[in-house]
Amino acid sequence: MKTNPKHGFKQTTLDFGQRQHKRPRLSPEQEQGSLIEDEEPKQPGLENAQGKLKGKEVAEKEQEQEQDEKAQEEAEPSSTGGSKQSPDKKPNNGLPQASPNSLQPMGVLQPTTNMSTQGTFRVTDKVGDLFDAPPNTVLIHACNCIGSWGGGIARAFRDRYPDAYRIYNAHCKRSLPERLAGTALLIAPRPDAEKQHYIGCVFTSKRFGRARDTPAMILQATAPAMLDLMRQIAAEKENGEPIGEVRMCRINSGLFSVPWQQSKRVIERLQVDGEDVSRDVELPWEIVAYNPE
Ligand SMILES: Nc1ncnc2c1ncn2[C@@H]1O[C@H](COP(=O)(O)OP(=O)(O)OC[C@H]2O[C@H](OP(=O)(O)O)[C@H](O)[C@@H]2O)[C@@H](O)[C@H]1O
Repeated sequence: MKTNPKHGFKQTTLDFGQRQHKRPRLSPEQEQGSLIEDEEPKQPGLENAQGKLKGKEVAEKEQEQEQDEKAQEEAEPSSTGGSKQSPDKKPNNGLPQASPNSLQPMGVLQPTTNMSTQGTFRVTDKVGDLFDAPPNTVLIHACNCIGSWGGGIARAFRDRYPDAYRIYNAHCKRSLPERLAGTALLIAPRPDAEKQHYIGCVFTSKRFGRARDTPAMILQATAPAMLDLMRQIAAEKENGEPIGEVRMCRINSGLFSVPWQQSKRVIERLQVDGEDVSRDVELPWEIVAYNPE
């Protein structure tokens, strides 16, 4: 698949198993931890976010925030607590390294704009089966960086899309978990596949099961991973891939044990600044999150 160097996607390819990607850059606000605003509500990023809201919206957001804080306390009594530091661990609790050509989430809430290159994402909850999506839909799910789709919805992905599983597995084997966390992998359907679904893997935890990352780390990785995926989607759309809708399951909310509302809010606070995405490409600003019940 061709790529478009002018937008910094030189290394991007949808060819099975060949994708390499750049690591998203984080803004200074993020590096101070503003992605996990629920944990530290007085951070500048959150104040900015609230500053963009007015009246009733502010009250609603504050109420949501209180609920989330409670949920987070319940789910994560020592969320900032010590996970092991790997030798090549970056500063910032393992956040990905800076890259000059990636989208920068700013932690600022703004209405979605008409410009295709700038705005925030809207996450809409629906009940239904994620796999019933029409052709050319991207189906997003959270992945560990070990190469296992062993449980939960990942197991269903493995059963339905065995070729995609092999690509995901090989991708993990080529890299260290510490490098993959906070990135994404977009896998195109085989031309002869029955369901022409793209699969968006967001690497939100380095490992799985009892060795999975803490909820705080998973949320922290979710932001750059989602942005990386959106950047890849934009690049591939520009290259002519017929990508349509973007749907996801309630990522992180099952085996990864992170309350859905927290992941949802992280995604809705991401902002694309427009510098790295072609103005010719309409990003999928609406993401529909499916839950089976
Ligand atoms: N057909 C369907 N349509 C729509 N939604 C569906 C569905 N079937 C289930 N759901 C929902 O999908 C959400 C996510 O719940 P999950 O537990 O799966 O994922 P997660 O993101 O918390 O965790 C990731 C780790 O789980 C895996 O398993 P292993 O670690 O390999 O064992 C991976 O490999 C990772 O490591 C929950 O809301 C489920 O109700």
